[in-house]
Amino acid sequence: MGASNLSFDQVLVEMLEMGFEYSSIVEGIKTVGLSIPNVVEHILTAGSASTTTMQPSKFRAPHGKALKRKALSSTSQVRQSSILDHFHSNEMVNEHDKPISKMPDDVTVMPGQIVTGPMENLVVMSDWETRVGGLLQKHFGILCLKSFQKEALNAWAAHKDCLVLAATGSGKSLCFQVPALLTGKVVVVISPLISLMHDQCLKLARHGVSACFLGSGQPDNTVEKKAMRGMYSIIYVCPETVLRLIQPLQKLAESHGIALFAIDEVHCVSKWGHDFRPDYSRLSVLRENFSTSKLKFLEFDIPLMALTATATHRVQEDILKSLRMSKETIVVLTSFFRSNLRFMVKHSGTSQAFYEKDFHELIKVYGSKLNSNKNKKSSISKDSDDVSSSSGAGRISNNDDVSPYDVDDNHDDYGGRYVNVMRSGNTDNLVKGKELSVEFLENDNDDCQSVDDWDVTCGEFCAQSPPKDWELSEIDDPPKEPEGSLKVLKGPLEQGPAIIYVPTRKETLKIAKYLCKFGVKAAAYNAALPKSHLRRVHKEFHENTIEVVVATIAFGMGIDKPNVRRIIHYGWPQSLEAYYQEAGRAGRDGKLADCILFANLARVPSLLPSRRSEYQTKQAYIMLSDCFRYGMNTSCCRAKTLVEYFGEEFSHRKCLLCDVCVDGPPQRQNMKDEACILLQTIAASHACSYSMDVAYDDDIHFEYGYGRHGERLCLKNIVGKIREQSQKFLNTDILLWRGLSRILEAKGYIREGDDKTHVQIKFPEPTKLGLEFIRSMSEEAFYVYPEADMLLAAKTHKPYSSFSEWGKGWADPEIRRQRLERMQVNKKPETLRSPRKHQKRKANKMKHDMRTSRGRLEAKLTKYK
Ligand SMILES: Nc1ncnc2c1ncn2[C@@H]1O[C@H](COP(=O)(O)OP(=O)(O)OP(=O)(O)O)[C@@H](O)[C@H]1O
Ligand SMILES: [Mg+2]
Repeated sequence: MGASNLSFDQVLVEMLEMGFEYSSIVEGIKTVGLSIPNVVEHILTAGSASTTTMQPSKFRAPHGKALKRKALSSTSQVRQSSILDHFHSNEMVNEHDKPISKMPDDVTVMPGQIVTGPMENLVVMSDWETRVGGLLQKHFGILCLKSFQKEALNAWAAHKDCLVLAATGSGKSLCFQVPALLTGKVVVVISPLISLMHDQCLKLARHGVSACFLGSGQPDNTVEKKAMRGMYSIIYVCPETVLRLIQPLQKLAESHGIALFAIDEVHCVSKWGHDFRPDYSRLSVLRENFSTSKLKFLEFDIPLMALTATATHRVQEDILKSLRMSKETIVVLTSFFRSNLRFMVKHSGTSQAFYEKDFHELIKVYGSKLNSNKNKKSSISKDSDDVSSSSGAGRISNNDDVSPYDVDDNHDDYGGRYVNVMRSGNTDNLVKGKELSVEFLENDNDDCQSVDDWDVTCGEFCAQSPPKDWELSEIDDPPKEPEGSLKVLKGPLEQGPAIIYVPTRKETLKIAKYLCKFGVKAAAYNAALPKSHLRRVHKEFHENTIEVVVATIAFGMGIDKPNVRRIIHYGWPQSLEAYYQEAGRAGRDGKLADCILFANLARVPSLLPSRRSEYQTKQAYIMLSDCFRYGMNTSCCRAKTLVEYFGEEFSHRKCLLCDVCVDGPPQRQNMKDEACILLQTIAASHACSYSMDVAYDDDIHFEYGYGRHGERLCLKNIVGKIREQSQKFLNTDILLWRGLSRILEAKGYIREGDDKTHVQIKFPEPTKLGLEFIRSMSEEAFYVYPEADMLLAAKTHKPYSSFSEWGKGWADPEIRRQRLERMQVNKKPETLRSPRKHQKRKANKMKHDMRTSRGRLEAKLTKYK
């Protein structure tokens, strides 16, 4: 990708996949020619007055060659960082295989110690705690270990496997870095992304620890060979590569000694987790190949240490099983609670029409410097069309985007474009007839990341001498893990960058472009953008040149930048695991940070398209539905909901920071009449109406749960019946009933009657408890906290009657014919349509066709030449 001899069509195809708009691409090609990096550069920097130019000049391609790229403009002469820059800045390892790692000065050999491996790698296990203090201060400027870190290291020192479950930003990395310092042996860390490995190696080198990373692309034999000869204290490696390197690693264990295998972000092992990587599930080879039964020179199995911040009980069990960790594995579990994160949920249509309203604050914070600058005026006016078209709620009706209040029954939060994709069993056996649209749709979201997220396959980092006198303030001690009373942090937020997470690639570009117009130093990040661009965004984000990164999930795991002050999710995340993982990028310095979820609370979110087995689809629905319930909740502390999701008992009643804690829950309402009529109608909708005289087993499913016409009644139909029956509820909104049905479901009065899992209960059926509730209806009130959609229904009262009138009559053939005729008449002729929209539709169609058949692509594209 990106070679200068690409054709117009090829550039177009690649860039449509990245999420760029057709018109921008064509304009870019006209201006800078047929070079993808240049066109990307052109589009990303057009209209932005920020200094965040993406100017690739030299990078190491996956095949290891350095490619020269044509400079674009005279204004952007800054040479792009390449992996080589880091080598130079870190005193490049020389070619003569001079060992970098040596026995740390601090290691002394005591009589009676446990000794493993060759003599030069003597290990003192018994006194590690006394020696670690000096090492921590020398290398990291850290005063002491946290208690969970000590527990993990104790497990390692006792040669035990260990599963570390600790909050994001709590310092899990230190648990596997310290053994290398203590022993002088090598630590092998399995990590899911190049970007993550790179960041950690760079940090280690600055802290005086030599490290390298090996990705999955074409191996660079030099680094790999050096690594297998024990030249680096810590080897970061992706799961694919570790599987390939079993034999060399066995030799390394014999010659130099391997202190530990650490599996970072270990939730990737589990299919029930949010970020499953098939290669992670094959890591049981580590236990099989590095045990005393296999390697006679070992005195004990090389310990495994698995670490994550986001694993439910189920995922934890799966990890232990999949990795075949020992039966004596020590599980180190600390609180997942992050007491400095301020969680909030806000209602928004999350489309272009709402940018102005939703990003107003953000622009005030990050765009302010430029707003007072002359440049701003010109950069905004240049694209004034776009800016004015993205106005607030007042313009909703003129916009293609949905109203935040639109309620549809497709349960689709993503503009009706996505379908739920299912593969049953065999992954090649895609549900017929859906393949084409699935592939098309999949291309706009980063559902599963590849380890090779950058344009480098490996890197080596030589230890620099760590600063002599660490200013201990440089690395602040994080706030103490909460014990007893909770120290509440108060706003306003300090300065620091932000990350905006969006579901689709297109949105990364749209929002970044929008923010740039207002002088915000923003950049887009999604897996389809050129890898050199992604590396550069990382670098500039860490250097504080970029203030806002607008990203898909591709910019998530492990990012350790202390001062991130805002994490914004713009659209529903797919799971609470993913949400908490991404939110965990905020406030890693222990200071107050905001985690805001903007979501359309009037819509039920749908799964982003991805290849899933039937069972995985069900799991994915459950996870999405937990996320949906988190957003709809108005009465329970958000931090409590989140940590309890991970199976932790929340030791505080409230976090005292989140919107629910600060604003308080809404007023409770007596919904007895609503609950009764809903339950009665649900019960009555089952052909065999309930009878309390009949023994009623909660496990019985209503096989007779169908309406009069043999059709199962969905919630919408049930609400229709309520409206017909009761004048009082004639004008009630479906949102009210949706919310109430979730409340009744949570109380165990109704349950989903359909086989499929739904995010929102769809085919409700009564439970025994529900039937008892109806029977025992007394004068007693039924007070509930209205959920977010119920509040929305009350606030934006939309009379139902207009819809009901429209709905009536469709069954009558004559009325139907007349209406269809009217619709035809009202339909604008093709030529009268907006040329811009027409062009957009055409481009979308073309994009679809391109996915469906590469052959047809050529034909389509010639039209644009
Ligand atoms: N004992 C300690 N005292 C003070 N700071 C620490 C300590 N241990 C680690 N840190 C700091 O905490 C920060 C976060 O560490 P790290 O990246 O290891 O977090 P993590 O638990 O792996 O988070 P994530 O789950 O998001 O990957 C680092 O910048 C590190 O310097
Ligand atoms: Mg980490």
